Amino acid sequence: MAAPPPSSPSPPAAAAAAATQQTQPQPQTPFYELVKGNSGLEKVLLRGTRGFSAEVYLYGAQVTSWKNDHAEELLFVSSKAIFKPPKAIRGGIPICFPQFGTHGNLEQHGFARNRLWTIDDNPPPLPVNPAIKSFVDLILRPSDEDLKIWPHSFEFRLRVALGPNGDLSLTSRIRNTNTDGRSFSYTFAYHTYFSVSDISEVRVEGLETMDYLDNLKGKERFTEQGDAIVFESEIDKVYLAAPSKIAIIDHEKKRTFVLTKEGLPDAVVWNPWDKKAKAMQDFGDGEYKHMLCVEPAAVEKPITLKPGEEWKGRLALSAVPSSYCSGQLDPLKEHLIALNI
Ligand SMILES: O=P(O)(O)OC[C@H]1O[C@@H](O)[C@H](O)[C@@H](O)[C@@H]1O
Repeated sequence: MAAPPPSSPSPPAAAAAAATQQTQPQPQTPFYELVKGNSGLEKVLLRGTRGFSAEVYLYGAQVTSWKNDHAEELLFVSSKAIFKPPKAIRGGIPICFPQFGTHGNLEQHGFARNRLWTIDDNPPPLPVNPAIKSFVDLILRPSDEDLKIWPHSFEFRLRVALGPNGDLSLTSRIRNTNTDGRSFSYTFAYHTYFSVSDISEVRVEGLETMDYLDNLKGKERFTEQGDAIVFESEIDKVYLAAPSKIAIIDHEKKRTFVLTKEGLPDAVVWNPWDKKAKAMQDFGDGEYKHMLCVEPAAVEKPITLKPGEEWKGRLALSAVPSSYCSGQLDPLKEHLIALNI
């Protein structure tokens, strides 16, 4: 790994990356800094134009900060988060892999979120928006210990990129590198914790009328009724075959988060509310009021990869002023807008 020394800007990786750039247009000057974060864990700082920024810990490849051009934090990280392995960091965007939740025999949400990832200075080419100047590529390969609990060889590459308008995107590429001919299956989620002003004033659009599995009712299947989703109590639902765009509308902040997902059919919505909040060691008692998890995911139908196959799953986040109009996510309406009708 040719990572830059702490606190120094990283020039693009050398010759090999240059060769990559010849075959496919890549941003000219990828730029990040590697610095020490909480408990001495290393984190990558991404700086965009107009003051946009993001931070990614190598521990878990976890995004822990995403700020807009007013230096306002858009993600929630608990004031009680523990930055010490093996505990996963409470907040930001943990990566759940190779298992989401308790959908399997591994530890809850899999092990990728509590492993140390490394910077990948020479990732295979990835089609990108040439306007993106600030990004980092991280990689996780299983250790011998990991192979004992999940006996599959893989390469998990994550690119975190900050767009020119402050949009944050996460692109995961997972490849089966088994040499014994075996396929593997996994479930996955970008466990995104959004910072909200007051959970009672927030609504989520795009999931109404969807079927969901209710984790609070033994994963039983129901159909969401009525209008946008609002919050009055604990929620832990896996919405199935959710649309590619979901909006979180925060009235008080006059802000709307728009999530765009690719390769990730489902979307988990979670807020622990007061009782569960109190039971969590790394979460403040009243913090449930100021966070909401909406997690693009692949849960209901595990993804299966044969040796040599690669899967891609992408999440793009933008935060826009809430002049955003309700109903905009109606797929038919979107289609008509696209056709200029
Ligand atoms: O405490 P953890 O392992 O980070 O999980 C938090 C929550 O994550 C959500 O994604 C799950 O649906 C919940 O069931 C779970 O409680």
